[in-house]
Amino acid sequence: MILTVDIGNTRIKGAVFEGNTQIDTFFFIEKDFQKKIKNILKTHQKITDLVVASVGDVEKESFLEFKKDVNVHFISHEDPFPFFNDYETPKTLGIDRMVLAAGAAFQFPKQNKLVIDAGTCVTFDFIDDKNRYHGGAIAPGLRLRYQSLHNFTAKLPLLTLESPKDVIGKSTSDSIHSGVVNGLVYEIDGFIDEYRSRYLNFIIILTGGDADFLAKRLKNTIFANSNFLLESLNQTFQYKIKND
Ligand SMILES: Nc1ncnc2c1ncn2[C@@H]1O[C@H](COP(=O)(O)OP(=O)(O)OP(=O)(O)O)[C@@H](O)[C@H]1O
Ligand SMILES: CC(C)(CO)[C@@H](O)C(=O)NCCC(=O)O
Ligand SMILES: [K+]
Repeated sequence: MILTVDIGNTRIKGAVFEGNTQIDTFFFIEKDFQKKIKNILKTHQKITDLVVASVGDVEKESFLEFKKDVNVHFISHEDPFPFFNDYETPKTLGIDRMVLAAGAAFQFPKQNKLVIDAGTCVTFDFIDDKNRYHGGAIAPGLRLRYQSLHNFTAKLPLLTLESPKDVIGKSTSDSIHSGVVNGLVYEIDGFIDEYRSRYLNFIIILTGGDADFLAKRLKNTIFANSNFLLESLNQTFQYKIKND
């Protein structure tokens, strides 16, 4: 069994896999992640490998203590990936984006793919039907938009995510919810339309903490899979074992 761990900018997510079957999932914050991982390893004694992909700033050293119980692997740019990387700065491409692109290539090898990850940041990644990774976009995520409006102005309150009542906000809070939520929804639909004008067909994968919330609001019909990164991490690790 394998424990995959995704260290994002806000949250840490984990999943236990037996082959390709996900048998357990976890969310935790940085503060108590060592205790949480220890508990997971205790609950699932058959875990042999701990596979980590990190864009956050948890230190590698904090995983040392697990080495006596399991093999610890950090997915990095040096690992084998199932796509050709056409990014001009491949070394600065986020590991999460590489793992997402890998998952898309594993699941849909013969199709064009657009991966949208709506987390702390919203990232777009395009991988074509020959499994060439082109690049995409990085934009602020929902929570970050609420925070920026508050942090960089004198008068705007810090609001938590809420569905806007209408496009036309009739109060300060309604205007903020409309600007943040409708703004991101139009933005994602706009990106998809632009990709559509360039590529006849492509699969869209929507993932990340805000995927479900956004999916039902998009004009484009997209099936959200909030576990896509963890599934892809499991597949990336299997691929690494086969190719190392
Ligand atoms: N408990 C929570 N804490 C923070 N954000 C949450 C929580 N639950 C849901 N969310 C939503 O999830 C989004 C963050 O997504 P996610 O958890 O995928 O981000 P992340 O951990 O930073 O990962 P990444 O860095 O890969 O984007 C936020 O915009 C927020 O609206
Ligand atoms: C964009 C984020 C923050 C999204 O998690 C991450 O993928 C990252 O730190 N990327 C590095 C820059 C790049 O991908 O080009
Ligand atoms: K993200």
